[in-house]
Amino acid sequence: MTLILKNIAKTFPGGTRALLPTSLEIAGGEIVSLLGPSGCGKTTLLRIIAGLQTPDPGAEIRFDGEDVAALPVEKRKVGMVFQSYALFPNMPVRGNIGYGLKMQRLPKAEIAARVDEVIALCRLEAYADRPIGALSGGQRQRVALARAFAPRPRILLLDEPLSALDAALRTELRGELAALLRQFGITAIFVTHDQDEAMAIADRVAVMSHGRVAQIGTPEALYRKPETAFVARFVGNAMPLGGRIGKDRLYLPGGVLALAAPADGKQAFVRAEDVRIDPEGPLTARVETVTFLGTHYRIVLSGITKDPLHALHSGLSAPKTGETVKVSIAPEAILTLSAEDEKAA
Ligand SMILES: Nc1ncnc2c1ncn2[C@@H]1O[C@H](COP(=O)(O)OP(=O)(O)OP(=O)(O)O)[C@@H](O)[C@H]1O
Repeated sequence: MTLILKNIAKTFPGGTRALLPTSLEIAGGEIVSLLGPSGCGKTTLLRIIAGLQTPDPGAEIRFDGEDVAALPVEKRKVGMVFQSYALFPNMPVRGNIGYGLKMQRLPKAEIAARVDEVIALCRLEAYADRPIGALSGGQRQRVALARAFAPRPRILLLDEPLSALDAALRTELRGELAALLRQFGITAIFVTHDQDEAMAIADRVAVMSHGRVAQIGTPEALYRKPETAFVARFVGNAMPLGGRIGKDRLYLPGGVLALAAPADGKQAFVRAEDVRIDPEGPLTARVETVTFLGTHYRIVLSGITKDPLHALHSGLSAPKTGETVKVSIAPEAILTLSAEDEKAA
């Protein structure tokens, strides 16, 4: 199902503008993540798509061309998965999955057939007759997905679907969630504040800030070509370099860097993986701390710019705390972004 959103805004009584006029188009079968810090309006947008929240007048919400803005939640045929899952703990898996179908008064044989189908799809055969209370967090997540998918919704909406799980399990289940959604072949939107989760699961990520979509794009595009300082910081933790930009040079306390293109009046940012310890480098820094992380070292450097700069270093050995080192940053690794962006975001 294709989703078209036009001019979706929400002002709550009392005047909180949770969402500024927002437009988005999502292709059939596409998985889109709404990513942003707490309070940026992600959940409000998701709830408006579901029909759980009324947008300000003038909004257009189209499911495959059909305007559903005036339809109540039960008529929109959306499947929903919440962070708490809201499963019935004493009811077996099968009963939980079939619950919505029973409410729709589908014939018993059809309910059984559909429940069996999603149980197989979600690899829950071995647990079908167990009560929810006897399942692991990951198994519960699969039941919640199966239950949302069983009524054959037009779109799946997921609000922080992994946040009830501990950190290790969350990471493990990202891949599983991504694979299941693709296997369903369904259009899906999920809300998260975790950039790794958004990047790992979504085809495209909409980065939100203060009630607006700051940028939408593939994970690679957001990472490599952030359009605003906010996106650069939020996706991949870009660090501000400060200093003074003069045409195609960046003048820092620790030395001068070449820029790939003229960037007068802009701000420069860099990511830790692009800061290199390099005997030929034009910058001079002092090593403040070195942390060994297995695949690489995280080195905190002072003297290059006002704030300490982090470098990820993947050599067999690393410089020592207190040493003076030379550092380079490739011109194309320096992100130059409009200074106003950050204020706007
Ligand atoms: N029912 C409501 N009445 C008044 N203000 C609300 C209501 N619901 C949300 N808000 C406000 O709207 C803004 C956006 O909230 P929303 O829940 O969409 O953010 P979010 O990005 O999902 O945040 P979180 O990750 O913390 O859930 C916040 O400032 C919030 O306080």
